[in-house]
Amino acid sequence: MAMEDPDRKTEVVLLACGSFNPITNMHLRLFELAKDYFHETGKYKVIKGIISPVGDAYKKKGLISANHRVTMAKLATKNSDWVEVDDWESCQSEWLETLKVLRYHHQKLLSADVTNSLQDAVPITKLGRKRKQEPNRHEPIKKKNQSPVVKSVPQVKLLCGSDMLESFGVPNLWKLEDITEIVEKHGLVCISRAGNNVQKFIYESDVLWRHKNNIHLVEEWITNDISSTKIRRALRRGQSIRYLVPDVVRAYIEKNRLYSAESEDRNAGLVLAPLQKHASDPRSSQALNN
Ligand SMILES: Nc1ncnc2c1ncn2[C@@H]1O[C@H](COP(=O)(O)OP(=O)(O)OP(=O)(O)O)[C@@H](O)[C@H]1O
Ligand SMILES: NC(=O)c1ccc[n+]([C@@H]2O[C@H](COP(=O)(O)O)[C@@H](O)[C@H]2O)c1
Ligand SMILES: [Zn+2]
Repeated sequence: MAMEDPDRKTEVVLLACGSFNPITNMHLRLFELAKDYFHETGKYKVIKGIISPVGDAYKKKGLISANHRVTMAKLATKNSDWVEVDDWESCQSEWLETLKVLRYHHQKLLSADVTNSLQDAVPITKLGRKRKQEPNRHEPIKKKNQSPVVKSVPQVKLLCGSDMLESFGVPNLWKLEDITEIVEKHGLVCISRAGNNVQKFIYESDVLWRHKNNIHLVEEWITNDISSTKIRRALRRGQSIRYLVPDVVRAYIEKNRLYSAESEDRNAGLVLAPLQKHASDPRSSQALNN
C-alpha cells in the first residue's frame, strides 16, 4: 500500500505477556535490550512497548489479583516514555491465548492508523501545527518535494525470555497453529535467560526453523536472573527485595502486604488454564514434535 522507501524503517511495537507477579527490574530490562537490538540492526524503529499482565483466569499457583499486578506494572513504568501497561487482557473474564492478545493489539494499531489517515485526508495548511500534535517527535521532517508517505502499520512482536519460547515444547500448553501464526505473522523477540539453549530449541523444531528469520534472539551479556518467583520467596522469608524491583513497587507490596505463604497457595491444585483448555485437543499435545 505504501510507497516503498528503502530508508524507511519498519516500525515495531513490543508486546510482553506474562504474570508479572510482581513486575521486576528484569522485566523492564527486556524492553531496553530488545529496543537496543532492533535499533542496532538499522532496519527497525521501536515505537512502543506494551506490558500485558495475564488475567486471574490463568489460574497459576501463587498468582495474586490482576488488579494489584496491573497497578504495580503501571507504577514501574511511570518513568518510561515508551513502555506502557495495557489491562485489556487482564480484564477478560476468561484466559486468552497469547496469539489473541497479539491480534488485539495489532488490530488496535490498524484502526488507529485508519483514523490517522482520515485526519490526514483533511487538507492541512499549517503543517507546523499538525506536526506538534503527532506523538512521534523523532520522525525526520519530510522534505518538500517528497510524495506523501502513507504510514504502514507497525508490526507487533512478542517479547519474551527464552523460558517462554521453550515452553512452546511443553505438551498441551500451546497449539501448533498459534505458534505458527505468532512466528509467521507477528514475530518473536527472545532475550536469553540462564539455563536455556534457544538456538538448539529452534533447530529441533520445523516450524521455528522455517520462520527463524522472524525470531530475534537477543543475548543478555549483563546476566541477571531475577525472577518473580525469587521475589515472592524473599518476601515470604522477610528478606529485602530492594534494587530487584522498582522502589515504588516495593513500597506498594509492603503497604498492601501482597505476598505471603497464603498468597502462594492461591490456585493450588488447580489446572493452568491453557492446559485445561488444550488437554483434549490433539493438535496441541505434541505441538512442536514435527
Ligand atoms: N531474568 C529474565 N531474563 C529473561 N527473561 C525474563 C527474565 N525474567 C522474566 N523474563 C521474561 O518475562 C516474561 C514474563 O515473565 P513472568 O511474568 O513469568 O516473570 P518471571 O520472572 O519468569 O516469573 P515467575 O518466576 O513467576 O515465572 C517472560 O517472557 C519471561 O521469560
Ligand atoms: N497457548 C498460549 O497462548 C499460552 C500458553 C501458556 C502460556 N501463555 C502465556 O504466556 C505467559 C506465561 O506467563 P508465565 O511464565 O508467568 O506463566 C502468559 O501471558 C500466558 O498467558 C500462553
Ligand atoms: Zn516465568
